Amino acid sequence: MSRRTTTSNEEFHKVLSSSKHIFVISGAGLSAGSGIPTYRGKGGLWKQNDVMKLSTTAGWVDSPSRMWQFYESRRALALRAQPNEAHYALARFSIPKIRHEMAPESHFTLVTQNIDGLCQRALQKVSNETDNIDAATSLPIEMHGSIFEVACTNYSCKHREWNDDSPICPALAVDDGGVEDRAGDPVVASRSRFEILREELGRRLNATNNEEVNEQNAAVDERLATCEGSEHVVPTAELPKCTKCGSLVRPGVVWFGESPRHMDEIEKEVEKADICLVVGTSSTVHPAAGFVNTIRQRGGKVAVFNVEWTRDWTPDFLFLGPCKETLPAALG
Ligand SMILES: CC(C)NC(=O)[C@H](Cc1c[nH]c2ccccc12)NC(=O)[C@H](CCCC/N=C(/NCCC(=O)O)S[C@H]1O[C@H](COP(=O)(O)OP(=O)(O)OC[C@H]2O[C@@H](n3cnc4c(N)ncnc43)[C@H](O)[C@@H]2O)[C@@H](O)[C@H]1O)NC(=O)OCc1ccccc1
Ligand SMILES: [Zn+2]
Repeated sequence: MSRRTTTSNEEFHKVLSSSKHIFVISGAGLSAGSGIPTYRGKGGLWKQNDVMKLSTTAGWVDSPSRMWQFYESRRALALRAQPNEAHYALARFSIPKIRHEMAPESHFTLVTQNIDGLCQRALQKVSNETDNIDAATSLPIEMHGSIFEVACTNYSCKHREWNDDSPICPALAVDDGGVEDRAGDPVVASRSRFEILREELGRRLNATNNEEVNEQNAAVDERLATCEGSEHVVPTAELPKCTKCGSLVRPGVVWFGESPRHMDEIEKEVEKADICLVVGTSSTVHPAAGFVNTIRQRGGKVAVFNVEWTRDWTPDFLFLGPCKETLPAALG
């Protein structure tokens, strides 16, 4: 029997009110309203950068400098960002006393693929504002780690700790003007190219004859070739170090090919869920993309919050639009 999709908040509230295990899987679209670029959307990170160079262990081995510049720019951006109304709606729903008004005796699990820490910051703020916070409040599960965690690369140490220093070390300090550029925007790497091109263009305009222009072209290409991919390389000695053993630390995030975090806990909740809220994710990265299928196959309801819906299956509820508008309405 094909599923009928509705966009009515009333019907959603009715289903939510009888739900016992509410599961949320969220992605970059949740933080889009806070100015954090998504990955695959317009101006998305992977649109402008080589994911294999910047989100794999091979990329790390190839250049810790490049990786740290990439993640430091994203740390600076995430620190400057504020949670939006979608984060706050989920944070309030994490508090049993608030949630049980709408979904009595319900259990709530919020899993995020985001590494920006905005779900936690929203929960912190809501808990400070309300004295409803209690031990049963469910904390967001960061299955792909956090950009504010650092992990020691020394296998006999493996120390992990929270670090939201900005800059994380002097060598990675970026002047404010450059933050936006560094936000994964390849401008950084191409700035040197740009300067060269501008200089060369100047000389080229002054060239008097073709022979001279050709000479210059050769010079330009030679210089461009040398600066191909010539990122600003920070010596490893100046990159962030472990506070325990002094070895190089890496961003505490999950790269492609690495195991996601908290999978045992997540899989237990997926097995119990009777409704799945899919918030601001393209559902392209696994195992995160598979949770909703497991819940659907077990007869669970599905509600999608996204600015678009391109999948070949129909959710029970589809709330199209910026989730900072649709989610508070649905959970409010
Ligand atoms: C590309 C893909 C095919 N590859 C994978 O999935 C791989 C390989 C793989 C594993 N299983 C498979 C099965 C099939 C095929 C491939 C695989 N997966 C892995 O390697 C994973 C590890 C993957 C983690 C990689 N790290 C990230 N991030 C951290 C780093 C960093 O961020 O730098 S992934 C990163 O990309 C993903 C991006 O997806 P979205 O968040 O959805 O963002 P996107 O831009 O794509 O979409 C945004 C959406 O929002 C919407 N939107 C935009 N604005 C708004 C708005 N305003 N409101 C609402 N919605 C909005 C848009 O319309 C859009 O739909 C997120 O997961 C994010 O965390 N590891 C693993 O599988 O280990 C084994 C294992 C498995 C199970 C148990 C144990 C071990
Ligand atoms: Zn260490």
